[in-house]
Amino acid sequence: MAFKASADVSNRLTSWGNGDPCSGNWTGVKCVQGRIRYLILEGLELAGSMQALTALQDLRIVSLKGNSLNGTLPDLTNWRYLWSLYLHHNNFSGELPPSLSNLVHLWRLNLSFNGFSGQIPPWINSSRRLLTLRLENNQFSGAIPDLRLVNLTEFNVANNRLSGEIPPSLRNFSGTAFLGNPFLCGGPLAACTVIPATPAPSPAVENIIPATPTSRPNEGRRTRSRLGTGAIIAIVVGDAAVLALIALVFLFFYWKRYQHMAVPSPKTIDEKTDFPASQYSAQVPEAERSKLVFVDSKAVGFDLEDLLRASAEMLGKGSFGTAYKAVLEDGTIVAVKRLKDITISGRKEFEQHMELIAKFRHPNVVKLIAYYYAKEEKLLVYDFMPNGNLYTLLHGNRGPGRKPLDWTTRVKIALGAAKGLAFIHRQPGAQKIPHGNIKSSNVLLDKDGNACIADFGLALLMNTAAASRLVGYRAPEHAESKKISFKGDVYSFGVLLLELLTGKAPAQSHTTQGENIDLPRWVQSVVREEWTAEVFDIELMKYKNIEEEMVAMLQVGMVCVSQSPDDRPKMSQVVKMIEDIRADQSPVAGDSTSQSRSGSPSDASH
Ligand SMILES: Nc1ncnc2c1ncn2[C@@H]1O[C@H](COP(=O)(O)OP(=O)(O)OP(=O)(O)O)[C@@H](O)[C@H]1O
Repeated sequence: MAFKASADVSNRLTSWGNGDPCSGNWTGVKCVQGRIRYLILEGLELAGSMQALTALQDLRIVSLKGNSLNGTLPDLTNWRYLWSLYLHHNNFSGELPPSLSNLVHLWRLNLSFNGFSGQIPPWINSSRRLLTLRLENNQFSGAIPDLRLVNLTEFNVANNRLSGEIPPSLRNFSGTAFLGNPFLCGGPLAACTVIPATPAPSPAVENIIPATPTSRPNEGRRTRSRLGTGAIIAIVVGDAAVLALIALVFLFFYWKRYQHMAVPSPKTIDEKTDFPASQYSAQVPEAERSKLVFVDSKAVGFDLEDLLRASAEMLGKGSFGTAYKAVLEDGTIVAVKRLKDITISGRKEFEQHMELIAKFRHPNVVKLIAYYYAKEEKLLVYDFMPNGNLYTLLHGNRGPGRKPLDWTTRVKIALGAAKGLAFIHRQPGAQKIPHGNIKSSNVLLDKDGNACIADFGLALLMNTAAASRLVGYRAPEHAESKKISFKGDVYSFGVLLLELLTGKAPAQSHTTQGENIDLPRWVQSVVREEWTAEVFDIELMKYKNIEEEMVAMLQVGMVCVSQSPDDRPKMSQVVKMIEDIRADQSPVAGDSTSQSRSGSPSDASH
């Protein structure tokens, strides 16, 4: 009420004062458990000081943007739990108060378009979670400190009075982040030139000047030369014609042969579970049958015949063909993927590709054990993941009798999947391959409930029709193509995080189940309009004290689905962010433990 009395010059806060601020009736005030958490007072013509607001001690998000508040920033020590502070487009002035360094949980700080002055303080580094730091259009002067903020993805200090060399930690940001500071140099701007010392107030800074005043935004980005589209089409059409001819000849040959030798597998489970055994043994010439190539030397305990004799169960049909669970006679269980419609047709190319994929060994990546190549049949043999996939865990059987996926398990899955993908992205040089097909049905759980990334390396074999099935996870820049990229993977991973948090499945043209929504857009709209926990999966509401972690995870998901690829973090940063959310990974009140997921039912209590 003190703030209203001093700042509400245009009478926009008339709802304030009627009973309890947490009643839901006070403009811009949202509470959690009876404490004011969110204060969203944007564009309300508020003026004067914000001092009175600093008495509130449980704030998480404060947005006062687009007002006429002025004066220096008050002591913000009480806002130590704050996640986001938006004060842009006001009339604040003066230096940043040291109390800002207490905001160690801060994710986003936007002070742009004010009249702040003085140096950008180096203690901004104490807000080490910062994703956003917007200081543009102020009057900051002096050198930019060496900011060591590993998560920083949105940064702007344009149009200030900054000078000196851009520190190495910030040189990856584009030139537009630094424009309008005539004495700033290095990194994406013009190179610095050291001139002889003059009696300037701060020689270390003043003596370094830009060689030329022009900036070179985005320098350093390279485009790779590729085959022209025409050439690719010509190659594909030519190959397809030859293949079609060969296929016709073989089809005729095998059809005749099939009539004489249908070899039923003694243990094939039923008609629906047509694991390669029957068709496959009929199609593959004797000479080729033994050529199961093992890429995992430890697994060489069976051969193609064993696989054909295995009892089999269809797991599902995906973009690349059908997956089966195969139980060999010695009890070994493997997953077999029978590929169809793939773009690689040559044996050599296929083998090289598989050998490359096989090198990617990590506890959070599903292990390729072996592959089989014949003209008419391509099989991939993987470690079998007994605890299903994330899609089914999240969306399967939402009705009565469903075992809820508790928060600790969700965090564990998010972290495991992030680590697997970060490993894939970390590979050096020629081995660098994006995943290209990150989605919840490709996150599988091993016997200990660890998340493993499946289908790595297969996106490169995918034809355009298959690619179009990934629509809900596809980054906007790849919406119309089957192109894949590392930043595209980060976007898909962000959608997966939003899926984990909301319990909603993103749009997928091949599924008729559930709602077909653009998940990032939906989350954006709810979060913008409500600033509340309404976005989260109803199943998560029963767990106590996890709201902060959920919001922190939401922030990670949101930054991953940034429209611009440059604003998305690297997967290694995403791993770090998720680790920061829950350092100890211990169960929270009401959680079932991760072990009990595969055993006893959840003991989640309300
Ligand atoms: N290694 C594995 N262990 C256990 N189950 C698996 C394994 N690989 C795939 N599956 C299961 O088989 C089913 C089909 O998987 P598949 O990867 O072929 O299709 P998808 O994931 O639905 O789509 P896409 O092919 O586009 O990735 C899924 O239910 C998946 O969980």
